[in-house]
Amino acid sequence: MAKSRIRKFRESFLYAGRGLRLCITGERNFRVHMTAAFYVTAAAVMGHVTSTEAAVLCLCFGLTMGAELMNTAVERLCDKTARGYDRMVRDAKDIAAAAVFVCAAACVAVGVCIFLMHGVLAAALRFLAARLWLAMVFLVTVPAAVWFVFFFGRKQ
Ligand SMILES: Nc1ncnc2c1ncn2[C@@H]1O[C@H](COP(=O)(O)OP(=O)(O)OP(=O)(O)O)[C@@H](O)[C@H]1O
Repeated sequence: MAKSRIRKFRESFLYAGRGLRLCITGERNFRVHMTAAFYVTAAAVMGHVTSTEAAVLCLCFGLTMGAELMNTAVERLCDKTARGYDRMVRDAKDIAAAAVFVCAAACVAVGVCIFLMHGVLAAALRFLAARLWLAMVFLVTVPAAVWFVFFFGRKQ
């Protein structure tokens, strides 16, 4: 009994992992969020954000990626049920997309507060300017990031 409950608990993580993998390989917008999170995290570390700022950034990443996952789930359900053009499907998809947009806009506002108004971006740029080799490493990651966003995973 206890064993099967533990197994069920473990399985729920496996299913969630599968959903995450589906989005990483099948949804370009999700990979955009992941790439943005990578560069924002790097800038935050180099700009020495406070622990509160780091926590807010983590919330932002979770919010946008969670919204994108929900948006994808809505899209797939709609595509499964719709037979041709359907006004309700259009509305559902547009509203789900709006949810992602609202979350992303809130994250941009948070980014402006932390990186511009609190000077974290300037500190990160100073950090990089003092370590040109690291700046070069970041430049090298840009083509890899572009490939990841546009060409990784299943064809869309
Ligand atoms: N069956 C449908 N009936 C009516 N409108 C639809 C239908 N399918 C899609 N649309 C409209 O087309 C838009 C784009 O839908 P689509 O499924 O291509 O999403 P998408 O561009 O792949 O979204 P995302 O970039 O978030 O993955 C929807 O927001 C909706 O307005």
